[in-house]
Amino acid sequence: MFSRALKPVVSVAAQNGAKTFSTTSEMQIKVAVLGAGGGIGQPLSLLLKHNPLISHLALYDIAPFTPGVAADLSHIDTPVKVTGHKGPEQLGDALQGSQVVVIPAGMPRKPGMTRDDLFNTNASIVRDLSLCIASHAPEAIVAIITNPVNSMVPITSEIMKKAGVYNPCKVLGVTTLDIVRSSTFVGEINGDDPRCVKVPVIGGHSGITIIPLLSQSQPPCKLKDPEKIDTLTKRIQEAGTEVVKAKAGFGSATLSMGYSGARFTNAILRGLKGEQNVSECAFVKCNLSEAEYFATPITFGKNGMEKVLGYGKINDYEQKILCAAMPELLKNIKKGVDFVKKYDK
Ligand SMILES: NC(=O)C1=CN([C@@H]2O[C@H](COP(=O)(O)OP(=O)(O)OC[C@H]3O[C@@H](n4cnc5c(N)ncnc54)[C@H](O)[C@@H]3O)[C@@H](O)[C@H]2O)C=CC1
Ligand SMILES: O=C([O-])CC(=O)C(=O)O
Repeated sequence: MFSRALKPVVSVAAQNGAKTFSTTSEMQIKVAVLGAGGGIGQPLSLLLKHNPLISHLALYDIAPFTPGVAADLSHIDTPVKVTGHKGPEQLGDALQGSQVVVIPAGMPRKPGMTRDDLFNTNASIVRDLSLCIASHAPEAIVAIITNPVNSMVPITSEIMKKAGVYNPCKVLGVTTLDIVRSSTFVGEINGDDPRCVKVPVIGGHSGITIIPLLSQSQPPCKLKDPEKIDTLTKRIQEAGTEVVKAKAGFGSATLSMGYSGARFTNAILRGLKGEQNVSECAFVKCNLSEAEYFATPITFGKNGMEKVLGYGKINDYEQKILCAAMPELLKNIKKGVDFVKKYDK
């Protein structure tokens, strides 16, 4: 086994400004990826294998080839230990001792589907995984990628409440891809390096509930014409559909989501390690709006979400699209909550 001292790695952590440690870091962090064999799970796990803040990566999937994915990744020369776990009987082992659980398990869209069309299949997957998290890793920070995120976060939260282990700071919906896309598109328009562009995206993660705050772009977005701003806003809202159409029946965004999931996980890990002022947007429980859950900039700490930063001043256009999104967001959230209530009966 290589020692950490001998093997510094270029990582997502480094790319995003985290301190990288070239010596063994004191805190051992186990991360479990549930759905690790899938289109997102595999590139996400590849990137996490390069994260110096992780000591153990547990890959879980119902797919029988999961131990093979783990064996493959384990040959990469970084110090992260990789284990593979397949089938429900091995889920407990994957979760045991995990401080962070990332969930990309579930069905992706095909052309013509909305994210809400995935609800029936993915709700029971996320419910069952959450039940197992509640019993085997009740203290873990859970990052949910599975769609529809607007409904899956309420499902996990309700399951955790029933199990008596709910901590709202530890159930986080991953919306990072909306921010990544916004930075990319604004960077292209401005002629700026997209890695230096920051655009908060609030609301939720589906269609009109995705609200990019272009007025808060840093550096400012060069578009000033309201029609062009509207076109760009709609492109960001429909960017997932753009990929679904382009993949023509072979799934949705996987590589950009793998990147985004690794970046989000890295923010959680940096918070866990005690770094200050680490922030990303996430779909979380908060009271910024009439919706119980809302995507907003947050900071991370030792317990997951540390602070809800909120979204500050928004312009009239953004206020209008936010109002238009609320009924859909409320409906998505209620659907998740009701699903768990119905399952109880
Ligand atoms: N939050 C976001 O921004 C994004 C979310 N997504 C969502 O992520 C999810 C996964 O997408 P892909 O990886 O492309 O799909 P995929 O079909 O390639 O992979 C899904 C994996 O989940 C596994 N799986 C199914 N049931 C499971 C269970 N009960 N336990 C463990 N694993 C299970 C499958 O075996 C498969 O390996 C979809 O719901 C998709 O809509 C996709 C892109 C962006
Ligand atoms: O569009 C989809 O179904 C997958 C997704 O959430 C995204 O790419 O933003």
